[in-house]
Amino acid sequence: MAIFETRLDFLVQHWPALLVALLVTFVSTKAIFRLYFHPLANVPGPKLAAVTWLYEFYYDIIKGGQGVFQLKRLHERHGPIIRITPNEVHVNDPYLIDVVYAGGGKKVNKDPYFVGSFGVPESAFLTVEHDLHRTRRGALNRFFSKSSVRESEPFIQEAAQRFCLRLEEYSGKGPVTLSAATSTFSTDVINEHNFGFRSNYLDGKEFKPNLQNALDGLSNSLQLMKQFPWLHHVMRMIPNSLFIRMDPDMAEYFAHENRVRERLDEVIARIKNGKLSEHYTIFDELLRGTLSEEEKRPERVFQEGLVAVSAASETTAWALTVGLFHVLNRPAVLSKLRAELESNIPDASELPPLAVLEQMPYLSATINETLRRSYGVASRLPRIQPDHPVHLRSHVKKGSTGVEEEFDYVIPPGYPVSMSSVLVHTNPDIFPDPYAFSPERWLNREGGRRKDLDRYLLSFSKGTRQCIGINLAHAELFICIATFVLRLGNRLKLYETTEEDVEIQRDCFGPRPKHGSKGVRVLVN
Ligand code: HEM
Repeated sequence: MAIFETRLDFLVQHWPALLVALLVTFVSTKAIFRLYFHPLANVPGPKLAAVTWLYEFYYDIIKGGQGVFQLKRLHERHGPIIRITPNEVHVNDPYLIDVVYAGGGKKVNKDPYFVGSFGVPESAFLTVEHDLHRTRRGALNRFFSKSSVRESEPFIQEAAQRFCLRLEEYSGKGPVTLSAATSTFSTDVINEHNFGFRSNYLDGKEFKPNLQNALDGLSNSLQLMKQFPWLHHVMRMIPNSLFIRMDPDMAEYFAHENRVRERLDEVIARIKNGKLSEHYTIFDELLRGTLSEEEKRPERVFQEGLVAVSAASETTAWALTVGLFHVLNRPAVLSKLRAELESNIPDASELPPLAVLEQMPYLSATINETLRRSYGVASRLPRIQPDHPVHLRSHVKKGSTGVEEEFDYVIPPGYPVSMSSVLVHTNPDIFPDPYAFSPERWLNREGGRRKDLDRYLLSFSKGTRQCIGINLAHAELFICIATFVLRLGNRLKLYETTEEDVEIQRDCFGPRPKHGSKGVRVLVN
C-alpha cells in the first residue's frame, strides 16, 4: 500500500514530465513505424515527408503554394517515384499516366484528404468512393456531352462576339484587363449552359462585377483547408454579411449562389406541378432523371450545380488568358493563326460550327499549346485504387552515360498515388524547350495535327475522374480564340504585361502568377 501511495505521489508530482515522455514515446514510435515498417517504407523521398504532413504544410502554407516546385526538386534528387507524405506517392513519369489515372473498369477512389479541402462532399467532383461517383457522374454525362455542347454553340458564339465587342469599346481609352474579360466570358457561358440564365457579367463596366476575385479567394484557402478541414465548419458559422465585410468580393459570390438556389426552387416547383421548365437546366437533368430520391435531395443537387460553375469558370478563364497572352506576345503565332482563320472564315461575325474549327490544324495546335502552358490545375491530383496494387515501373537515363536506371515499386491497394500536370507539361523529353509557347510542336512536318502527344496533356486529368466539362471547355477555347484573333488580332497590344503575369509561381489549386500581378492588360487601338 505504501509503495502504491509513493508511486501515486510520484505521478502527481511529475505529471507534466510524464506527459511529455509519453508524447515523445508516441511520436517517436509513430515516426519509426512510418520510416521502417510502413507499407511505403521502401519508396524513396525525404525522411521528414515520410514521417509527417508538416513537410507538405511547410511548402504549401508557410512558403505559400511552393509544394509543386519542391516536388520537382525532390524528383531530381530521388528519382521518378517518391513518397511525399506518410501515405502518398508522387510520380513524375509521363509514361505512367495511364497507370496512375486508370480507367478500364478498375475502381478508382479520390483521396479523402484531398477532397476535404473543398467542403462540398456531395458533388460528383468530390465523391470519394468509385461506385457512388459512377452513379453521380452518369447522371451528368449527357448534360455535358458533345451533342449537348453543340446545342450551346449559338450562345457561346454570341458570348465570344460580345467579348470582342466589349473590348473594342476600350479603343483609345487606355488599358483594359483581359483576364477579367475572360472570366466574365466563361462565367456567362457556364451560367447559360447550366441554368439557362443570362448572368451578363460581360456587360459590366471594366468587366466588373465578376466571380473571379471571390473564386480566387476561395481557391487560395484550399491548401489550408486540406490541412484543417474542420475550418469549413467554422466558416459555415460566419454569417454572409460578416463574410462580405471581411471580403467585399464575396458579395457577388453570395448573390450568384442565391440566383442558383432560386433556379433550383423554380425547377422543383415545376416538376411538382407537372410542368416543363422554360430552360432545360442541370437541375432538370438531375431531378427528372433516374437517380434515387436520396441522390435527388435539393441540397445535394444544389452542390452539383454550384461545383459545376466553380469548376468551369476560372479554369477556362485562366486557359483563355494564358492562350491570348501568348498569341499577342508572339507575332509569328498570331500571323499564322490569322492566315489560317482568314482563309477559312470570310466573315468574322459568323463563325462556322465548332466541328469545322476543330479541323484547322494551327488553331487546334494553339489550343493544345494553350492547355499545356496553362496546366489546368496546379496541384497534384491523387487517385486511390482500393482493390488493386499500383505497379509503378520507370526507367531513367543516368547523366550523360545513357545507362538506364530502373525504378520498380508496387504500391499496395488503398494508398494515394498522384501526378502533377505542371511537371508532365514541362518535361523536356516530351516537350523540348518546354517553357516556349510553340503550337508547332503539335504539328507534323506536313503541317497537319500530330496526335501522338495528346496523351501527355494532363490539363483535364485522365481516367474515370477526368474533367466532365472537357467538351464545353474546348468549345469555349476554339470559339473565343478564333473570334478574338479574327476581330481583334491586329488591334490589341499587351500593356505592361510580361510572361511573369501568366507563368505559374504559386499552387493555389489553380495556377497563380507572381504576387502583385495586375493580370493581363491590353491597349485597344
Ligand atoms: C480549361 C478548362 C478546364 C480545365 C483545365 C478543367 C480541369 C479539370 C480537372 C483537372 C479535373 C479533375 C479534377 C480532379 O481530379 O480532382 C476536372 C474535373 C471536373 N471538371 Fe473541369 N476543367 C475545365 C473546365 C470545366 C468545365 C467547362 C466544366 C463544366 C461543367 C467542368 C466541370 C468539371 C467537373 C464537374 C469535374 C468533376 C468530374 C468528376 O469528378 O467526375 N470543368 N476539371
